[in-house]
Amino acid sequence: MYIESLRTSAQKQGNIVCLGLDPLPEHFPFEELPPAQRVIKTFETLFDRMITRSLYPAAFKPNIGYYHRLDRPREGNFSGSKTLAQVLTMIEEAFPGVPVILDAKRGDIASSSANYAQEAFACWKADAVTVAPYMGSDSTGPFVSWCEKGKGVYILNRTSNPSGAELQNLELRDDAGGLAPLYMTVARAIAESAARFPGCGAVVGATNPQELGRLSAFYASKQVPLLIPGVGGQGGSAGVTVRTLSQSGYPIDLARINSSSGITHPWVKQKLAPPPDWDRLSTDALARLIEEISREF
Ligand SMILES: O=c1ccn([C@@H]2O[C@H](COP(=O)(O)O)[C@@H](O)[C@H]2O)c(=O)[nH]1
Repeated sequence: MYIESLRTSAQKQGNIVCLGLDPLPEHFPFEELPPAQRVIKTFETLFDRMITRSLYPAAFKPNIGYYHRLDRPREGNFSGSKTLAQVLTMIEEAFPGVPVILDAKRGDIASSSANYAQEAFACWKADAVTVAPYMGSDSTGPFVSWCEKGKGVYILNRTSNPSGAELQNLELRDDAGGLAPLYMTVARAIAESAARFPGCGAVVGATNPQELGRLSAFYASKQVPLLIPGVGGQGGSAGVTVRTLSQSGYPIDLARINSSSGITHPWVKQKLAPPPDWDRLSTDALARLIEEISREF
């Protein structure tokens, strides 16, 4: 079951880091290679260095858009899709048993959602996928039912982006006549799905620690996996995130704290080209994140 694979991998690796793999080949080393090969060579080298330095994250999260944008299907070029396939195989071989979350943020009418679920689980063989909640339960249902087959589904709950509050924090009247933000209504729906389908989880950003605290307290006794993006590049703090989870009594081993660009290409934020020791920079950033999280773990 997905929940078990989260527990096992957290225990084995001793951390709850999720390494995001969102390639920007134009900012990657190996510039003599075509973009797709540059991605493969960069991640191959990174994985090698990670193993040499015993840096083992407890999940990986490729975002599908970064790969598909390298395809030129009308020209018969599927190099982005092939790259994603190869990266998934590389993870499986180098880090066996570590869950892979495909960040695809799907969600449609039921019959179309069923096809998108096939895309994530049957085509890409991902362990988990991200899904948007706003078309309702018949839209998330075809994904969530895959939890019975051992897959995981993370439903967007309170996202990390600056505009996330525009809709997600709209106040609704609750059953008791008080006001509560929409993300709490979504949280209740996620908890209901998780009670029937263990492996159904929530995406909650690290950029709003108070809201993360409220949600992790709500989920604390409900066995709802949390995927927490927004540390590093977006300004969230890994240390604050782990402390927030601990203080709310949330079972830490079910959480995954994601960092993508802050690990795989930290030089881009400073508008720099990849330096000659890019692999040391990347693995240092990963080592710091693992350290920061393990200290509080
Ligand atoms: O609320 C959300 C949901 C998903 N994401 C995704 O996570 C990574 C974050 O990348 P960084 O480079 O670490 O900022 C990216 O794939 C987003 O699409 C998110 O950031 N926030």
